[in-house]
Amino acid sequence: MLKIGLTGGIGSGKTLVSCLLRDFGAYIIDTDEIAKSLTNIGGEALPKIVKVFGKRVIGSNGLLDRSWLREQIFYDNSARASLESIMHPLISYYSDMMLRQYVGLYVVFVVPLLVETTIWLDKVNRVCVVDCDKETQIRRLSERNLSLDMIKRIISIQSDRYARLKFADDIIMNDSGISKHEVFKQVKMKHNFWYMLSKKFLV
Ligand SMILES: CC(C)(COP(=O)(O)OP(=O)(O)OC[C@H]1O[C@@H](n2cnc3c(N)ncnc32)[C@H](O)[C@@H]1O)[C@@H](O)C(=O)NCCC(=O)NCCS
Ligand SMILES: Nc1ncnc2c1ncn2[C@@H]1O[C@H](COP(=O)(O)OP(=O)(O)OP(=O)(O)O)[C@@H](O)[C@H]1O
Repeated sequence: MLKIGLTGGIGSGKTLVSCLLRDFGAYIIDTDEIAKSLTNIGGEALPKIVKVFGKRVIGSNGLLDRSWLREQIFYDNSARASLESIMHPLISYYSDMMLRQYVGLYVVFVVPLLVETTIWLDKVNRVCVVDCDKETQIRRLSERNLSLDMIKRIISIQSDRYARLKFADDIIMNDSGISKHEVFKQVKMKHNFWYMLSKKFLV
C-alpha cells in the first residue's frame, strides 16, 4: 500500500489538503485528530498528563486546559519533551491501529512534526509538504484563539520552511495569493499521480 506523509507548518493548510484528498478516496490518518481524542475526556493520555503536569492542567469545566498547557510546553523545552514522550508513542500506536483498518486508494498520514521526528520518515513512501510563508501562517492563525506571540513561538519551534522542503518528494504550494480553488487543482494532480503510483504498491 502506498503511504504518503503529509506535513507542513502550523496553519499551512494540511487540513484543507487532507479533506480534499479524503474526498478523492484517500484513507486519512490525522495525528492531530488522534492527539485530540487522546486528550479529550476519557482519553488515554489524560491521566498521564495530569501525573506529569499536575491537576492544574484540567480546567474548571473538567476538560484539558489546552491554553494553559500550550503556555507550559511552548516556552519550556523540557516540558514539551515530557508531553511529547507521553503523546508520540500513543499517537504512533493508534496510527498503526488505524492503518490496519485501511480502506481506500492509498494512505495519507497527516503529521505536523513529520520531519522533526524520525519514526514517520520510516513509515511513509513519500513526503508531501504543504508549503506556506510565515506571514501567511500568522495571518491564517490570527483567526484562532492564539496570541501573536504564541503563534510566532510555535512557528519558531517547528522546522524551518526550507529545512522541511529538503524532505519533500511532492510539494503543494499554499502561500498567500493562492486561492482554495488553486489548492484544489494542485491536490487533484497529486491525487492522480499517487493513485497511479498506488498500483505499484499493492501489498
Ligand atoms: C498542546 C496541545 C494539547 C494543544 O492542543 P490544541 O488542540 O490547542 O492543539 P492542536 O492539537 O490543534 O495542535 C495545533 C498545532 O500545534 C502544533 N503542535 C502541537 N504540538 C506540537 C509540538 N509538540 N511541537 C511543535 N508544534 C506542535 C502543530 O502544528 C499542530 O498542528 C496539543 O497540541 C498536543 O497534544 N501536542 C502534543 C502532541 C504533538 O506533538 N502533536 C503533534 C502531532 S505529532
Ligand atoms: N489557499 C487558502 N485560501 C484561503 N484560506 C486558506 C487557504 N489554505 C488554508 N486556508 C485557511 O487557513 C486556515 C488554516 O488551514 P488548515 O487548518 O488547513 O491548516 P493546518 O496546516 O491544518 O493547521 P494546523 O497545523 O493548525 O492543524 C483554515 O482556516 C483554512 O481554511
